Amino acid sequence: MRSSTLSFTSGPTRAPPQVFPLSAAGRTVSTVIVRTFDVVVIGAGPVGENVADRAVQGGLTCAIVEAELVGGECSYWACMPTKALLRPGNALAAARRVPGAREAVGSIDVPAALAFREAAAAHGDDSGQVEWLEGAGITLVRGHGSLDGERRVRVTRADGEVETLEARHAVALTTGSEPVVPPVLRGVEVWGSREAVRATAIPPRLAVVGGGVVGCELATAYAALGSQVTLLVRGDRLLPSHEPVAGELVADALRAAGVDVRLSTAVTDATAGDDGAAHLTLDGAGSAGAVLAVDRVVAATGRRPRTRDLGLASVDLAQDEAPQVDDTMLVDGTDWLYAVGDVNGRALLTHQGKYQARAAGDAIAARATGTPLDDGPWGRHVATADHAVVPQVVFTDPEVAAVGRTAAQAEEAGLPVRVVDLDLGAIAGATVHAEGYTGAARFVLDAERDVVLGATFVGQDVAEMVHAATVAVVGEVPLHRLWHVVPSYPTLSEVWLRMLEQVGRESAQVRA
Ligand SMILES: Cc1cc2nc3c(=O)[nH]c(=O)nc-3n(C[C@H](O)[C@H](O)[C@H](O)COP(=O)(O)OP(=O)(O)OC[C@H]3O[C@@H](n4cnc5c(N)ncnc54)[C@H](O)[C@@H]3O)c2cc1C
Ligand SMILES: NC(=O)c1ccc[n+]([C@@H]2O[C@H](COP(=O)([O-])OP(=O)(O)OC[C@H]3O[C@@H](n4cnc5c(N)ncnc54)[C@H](O)[C@@H]3O)[C@@H](O)[C@H]2O)c1
Repeated sequence: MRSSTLSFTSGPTRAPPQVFPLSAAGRTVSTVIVRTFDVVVIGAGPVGENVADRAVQGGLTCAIVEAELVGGECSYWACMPTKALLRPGNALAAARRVPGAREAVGSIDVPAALAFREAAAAHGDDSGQVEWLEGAGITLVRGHGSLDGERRVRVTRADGEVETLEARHAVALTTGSEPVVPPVLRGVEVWGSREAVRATAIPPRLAVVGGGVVGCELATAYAALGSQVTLLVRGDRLLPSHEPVAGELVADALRAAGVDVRLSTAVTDATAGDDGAAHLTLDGAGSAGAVLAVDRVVAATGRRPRTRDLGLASVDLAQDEAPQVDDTMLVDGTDWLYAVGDVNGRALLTHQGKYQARAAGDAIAARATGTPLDDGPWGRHVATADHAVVPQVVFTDPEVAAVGRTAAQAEEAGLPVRVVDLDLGAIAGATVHAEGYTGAARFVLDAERDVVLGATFVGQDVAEMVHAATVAVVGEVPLHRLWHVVPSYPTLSEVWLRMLEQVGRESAQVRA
């Protein structure tokens, strides 16, 4: 096989060059195309799409390389399908908490629920997102991308054809993350998040290993869909990165829903039984040496950056680590390489990755056009909120909606902390929202500056409450001004008023 090189430079019209398969002596040979763009983005998940869009809006040409589906993990195997998988069970449970509605509802319809999940994942069809890319003026290049030295990206297409893309200004890595499967589980067939989220049948007995967000959401969903779920958690609580009350209330609810939640329990061995079941040997509270037989095991044990086969060594970067970046997402030691979204490990959330993407795409355009950067804290070209104001909703039942620092994180940062804990179930709005509403709120306040550092809400339908809290934390709205932010009656948001009443009106700013 011989290869030839054709060189193109994408002009202002952004017309894609033609690809010419060459033949020699009647044989088709591989063709190496070189095209040049201002920016090349590797990975067309939500983050890559946004980097590309901002770069194009900043007047640059941009190619985006995608090995699988445009839209990424979030659209087809993560955020959207999981939320759809959870929604029927959560909606049904909510209806059952309201007299009058309770009597009207039946049980879950699994085929309909799975069909709803498939629709949320667009049935694995990315044509809608491809159309969006085209409309946004972004050139899609299908294939596996890897760095091939400075500002060069080698794309290997499914048919083996290789193309080189050159970037005049920047390359952005937006390749996301992948699940980590602990070696101890290798003896059995394991579902990662992809398989669990897009399953076509509900296993009668399911073990979920890991008590983080993925583990708690999948345990909630599968319990509602009819599995006998055992949640195996190495640590002593669920959702360890959140306030303790979040894990406590979610564990209570999972147990009430029939999930066997085993805290401080490790899997020490996993073997495939003759009966087709997976046999997990457990070590921990009350189950040392016990063997659990299940039909399926889910590894919900964290994620690592998707950096393998990305050619990082060609630019002297470590292969298996998240590239270190500054607040514009520029990789340390370079002036052309960016790492944005899950791949940089800063905050593994779609909304936060897209926020980083807006900053990075605008920074790439500014640097390319010689526009001064606005890169001080909270400037246009930086992702300042990543450091201490990341919002997240865990779509369990009860939901967990949290933003900013937990009390422990604030204390660790040396801040003067005042904590206000409240019973969300005692708010008037909660009493009519659901019979026996169970929930909690925690506000973490800066006792000297009288601002909110963090807030956590746990309860049914608290998801939308996180945004008001995010505004308060990012805006550093003083408590004396929050007294004028009047929550509507009777809503769950009245918990803000209860917090203010507990703190009292005599805040430092009022006195000053
Ligand atoms: C089960 C689950 C549920 C989740 N739910 C939520 C949620 O509700 N809310 C939330 O905010 N976050 C959620 N997340 C996290 C969210 O999915 C990620 O934060 C988000 O997808 C990250 O976006 P990204 O663009 O960085 O990466 P991805 O979405 O992973 O996209 C990366 C893209 O790059 C492509 N790619 C990778 N390597 C290459 C290569 N070498 N060449 C070409 N293309 C490549 C991939 O095919 C993919 O399309 C969830 C995660 C999981 C696992
Ligand atoms: N609703 C949402 O926003 C949402 C939903 C799902 C995922 N996500 C994001 O995806 C990311 C990944 O989630 P995740 O739950 O996989 O990771 P995670 O890091 O949140 O939780 C993984 C858990 O598994 C445990 N664990 C690790 N190795 C283990 C082992 N060998 N045995 C037993 N337990 C082990 C860890 O102690 C940890 O508690 C998170 O950062 C999360 O933000 C977000």
